[in-house]
Amino acid sequence: MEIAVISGKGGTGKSSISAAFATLENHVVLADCDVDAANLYILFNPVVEKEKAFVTGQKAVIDERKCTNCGYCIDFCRFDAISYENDKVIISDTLCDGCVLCSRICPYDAINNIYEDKSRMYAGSFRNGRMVYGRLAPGEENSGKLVNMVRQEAKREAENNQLAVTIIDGPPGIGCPVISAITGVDHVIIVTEPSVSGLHDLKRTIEITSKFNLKSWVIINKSDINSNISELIKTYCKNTRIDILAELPFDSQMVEAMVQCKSIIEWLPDSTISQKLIHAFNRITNGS
Ligand SMILES: Nc1ncnc2c1ncn2[C@@H]1O[C@H](COP(=O)(O)OP(=O)(O)OP(=O)(O)O)[C@@H](O)[C@H]1O
Ligand code: SF4
Ligand code: SF4
Repeated sequence: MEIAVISGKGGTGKSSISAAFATLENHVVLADCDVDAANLYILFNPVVEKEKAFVTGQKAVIDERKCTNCGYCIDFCRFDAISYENDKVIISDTLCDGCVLCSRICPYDAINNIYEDKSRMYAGSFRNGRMVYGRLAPGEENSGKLVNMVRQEAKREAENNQLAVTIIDGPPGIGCPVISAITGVDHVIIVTEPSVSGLHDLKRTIEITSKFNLKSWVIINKSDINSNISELIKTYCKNTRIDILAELPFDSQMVEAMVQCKSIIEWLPDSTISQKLIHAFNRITNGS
């Protein structure tokens, strides 16, 4: 069973809730698909057994031995990645889109295209099973493909180790990486919070999961910080026939758990939030 935890809006508590679910059972696969800002490896400190490079696009690099600094290539770059710096022509790593045009037009054959391979996928063990995560290097692209790579590896881990449940910590937003994280999963849990942007992004996220016909649930985290918006969220969920899986109160112990590098289940198993999350998880996995 693959359970994806997503949020639309960032910072709603998606990773804290994924971590809690991942520590409820002793044998799970945890896939951190928030590859732009993976953080569960910091919490769980997994023992990495496998590291694989993720090759994204290409970047243009000037061969200084051949370049005459004529500046001819500058006007051709539609991404303004080529410029003069101290009378030398340089290419910005972060602005270059890898379109390879400059290497074709340089009269001195002074530009090479190199493949970007700084992003990584890691797999290994953590205290409650197996863990897979991806880290996209700064300025690199195609995070949706890296999410896909993490998911494929998580499926292999589940099969090889006969682990029945995979928890996917998805990326925020509603773009391509999110779609990669939720495609084909059995359940999607959308974590929201009662704020104007929380409600707005919840609506956009529900639109996506409905289009993909995915079984979706909503967790209202920090539900007591604004009772009016909490009510609006509940009404919206009712109208769109999405079940509210849990309403979790604001509790600074959630922050303290993270500071202690623990999930709330490990830190305070008897707390209201832990008990509600246990109940929510059972509802999904046992249908109870
Ligand atoms: N119920 C809660 N009460 C108080 N603080 C909370 C609660 N849930 C989460 N937090 C805190 O809110 C912050 C954001 O939580 P978290 O990192 O889990 O969110 P996220 O949605 O995964 O963020 P991102 O979009 O950056 O991945 C953390 O400091 C976390 O400890
Ligand atoms: S066109 Fe070629 S030689 Fe001229 S500045 Fe650009 S890279 Fe250098
Ligand atoms: S590869 Fe394309 S984007 Fe990159 S510097 Fe050359 S022309 Fe600009």
